[in-house]
Amino acid sequence: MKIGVVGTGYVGLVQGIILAEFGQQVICMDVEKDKIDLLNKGIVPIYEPGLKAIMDRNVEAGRLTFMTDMEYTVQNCDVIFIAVGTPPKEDGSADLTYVIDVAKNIGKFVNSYKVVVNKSTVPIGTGQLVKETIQSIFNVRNKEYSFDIVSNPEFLREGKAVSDCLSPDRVIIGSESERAAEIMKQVYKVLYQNDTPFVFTDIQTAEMIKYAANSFLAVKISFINEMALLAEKVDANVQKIALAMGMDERISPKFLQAGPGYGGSCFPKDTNDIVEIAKKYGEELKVIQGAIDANKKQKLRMVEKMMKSMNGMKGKTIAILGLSFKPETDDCRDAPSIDIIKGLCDKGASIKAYCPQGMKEAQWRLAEFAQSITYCEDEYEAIENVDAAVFVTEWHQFREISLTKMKSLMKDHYIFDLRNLHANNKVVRQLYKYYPVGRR
Ligand SMILES: NC(=O)C1=CN([C@@H]2O[C@H](COP(=O)(O)OP(=O)(O)OC[C@H]3O[C@@H](n4cnc5c(N)ncnc54)[C@H](O)[C@@H]3O)[C@@H](O)[C@H]2O)C=CC1
Ligand SMILES: O=C(O)[C@H]1O[C@H](OP(=O)(O)OP(=O)(O)OC[C@H]2O[C@@H](n3ccc(=O)[nH]c3=O)[C@H](O)[C@@H]2O)[C@H](O)[C@@H](O)[C@@H]1O
Repeated sequence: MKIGVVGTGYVGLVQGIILAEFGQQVICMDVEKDKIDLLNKGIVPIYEPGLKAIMDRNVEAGRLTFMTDMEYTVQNCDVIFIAVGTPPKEDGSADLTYVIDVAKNIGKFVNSYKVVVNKSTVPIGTGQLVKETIQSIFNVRNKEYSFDIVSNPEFLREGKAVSDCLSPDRVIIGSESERAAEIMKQVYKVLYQNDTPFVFTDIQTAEMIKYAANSFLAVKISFINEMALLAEKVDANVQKIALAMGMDERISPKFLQAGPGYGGSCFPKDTNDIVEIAKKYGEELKVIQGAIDANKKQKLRMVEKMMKSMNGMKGKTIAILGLSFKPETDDCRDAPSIDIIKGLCDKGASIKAYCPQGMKEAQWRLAEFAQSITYCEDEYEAIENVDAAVFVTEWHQFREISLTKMKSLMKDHYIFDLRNLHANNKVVRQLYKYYPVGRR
């Protein structure tokens, strides 16, 4: 079976490579020529641990190719995955322009039966919209081909995308057609034949599962962040609270780490989008809206806390350690670091920033503040002569930082540890004016 994956971003590229690793013939297609050129030179355009080695061996084995040719991809593949971006519009709803473009191209080039699989996160009803779009192009072409639509949402986490795709918690297949569902079992044969749970359902339910899962995780994070807020006021310890809560199997300890608020390309986008979807049906999703509001406040609260503890920001220099929205990725989409830096600059601070992978992307996202930000080679250069150091992302190397060396390099000695990396270290409290999240 030949599989085409349209869109080679964080999702399409990883899925395409892993499907090749599962033994399928895969074409990864993208409109961005620069990206495809890099891939054809053996360069992975994103930072995702473990991906390159798997890519190399599948290219070598002749199972994986990269191209910009949509016509070739459609005509030579039996199954076509749509894995393009669905970024948020101004009103918070998902922009389906790229998905519809791909659907139009599929309609334009189809020459035999195809299974069109939607992997992008899309509003409920998009499967139907993709079907109608392809059909409308057939009408223009005055041709008719049979095809089926499948919704197969993706649950990978950036930074852990390889292992998440190699052994997912579950695979969701939403389809109206037995034939397409059988083909999807072949696509994921390796997973279907091991113990991976498969959920077969209709297209709308599959589409909604993705939003429900992401929203639930976002709610969990906002919940613990509110507990952190209260814990600070009553002098309790949010980490112990999360630990003890998580011992109840019904709650689980996962996604109970208090921090600067959730970021990334999906939780903020998908929570806003599901709220907008519900509004179209006259419904208000109060729990999810609450999580969104709490998350916005959480990011602002970080800046307020620094302002209050340091008596304002005018003339102060702050080291920001970690720019990507989480460790092990270069992705800075909706990263808390961006809002925090903007907030600090607005209050008059100068920034020294360092991130193991997120520097390049953060620089263009923060272009309007370029004059107030110095980008540094490493964490020690970033903290030299600063008034405060802020741990924004929990990169492993920041856990290992020498606190004594830090002390000698900094001008004043505030640490805002937004990930509680050093919260259990007694030395940090002796050496610094130390502010963790959700505990004294
Ligand atoms: N990033 C993540 O961790 C996850 C993302 N998702 C969802 O997957 C989808 C893709 O997300 P990412 O991979 O992060 O996006 P991305 O922005 O990294 O990649 C999208 C790719 O699609 C390409 N593209 C756009 N229009 C195209 C067209 N007409 N033909 C061919 N290629 C085209 C772009 O050039 C880009 O390379 C989104 O709906 C997202 O919500 C789902 C699970 C995880
Ligand atoms: O739809 C998506 O794109 C993906 O979104 C998330 O994955 P991702 O955004 O890569 O990263 P997460 O590890 O979920 O973290 C998201 C944000 O929540 C924050 N977070 C996470 C966990 C936690 O306990 N506390 C917390 O603040 C992280 O710092 C980060 O800003 C989901 O975990 C994936 O299942 C999903 O496929």
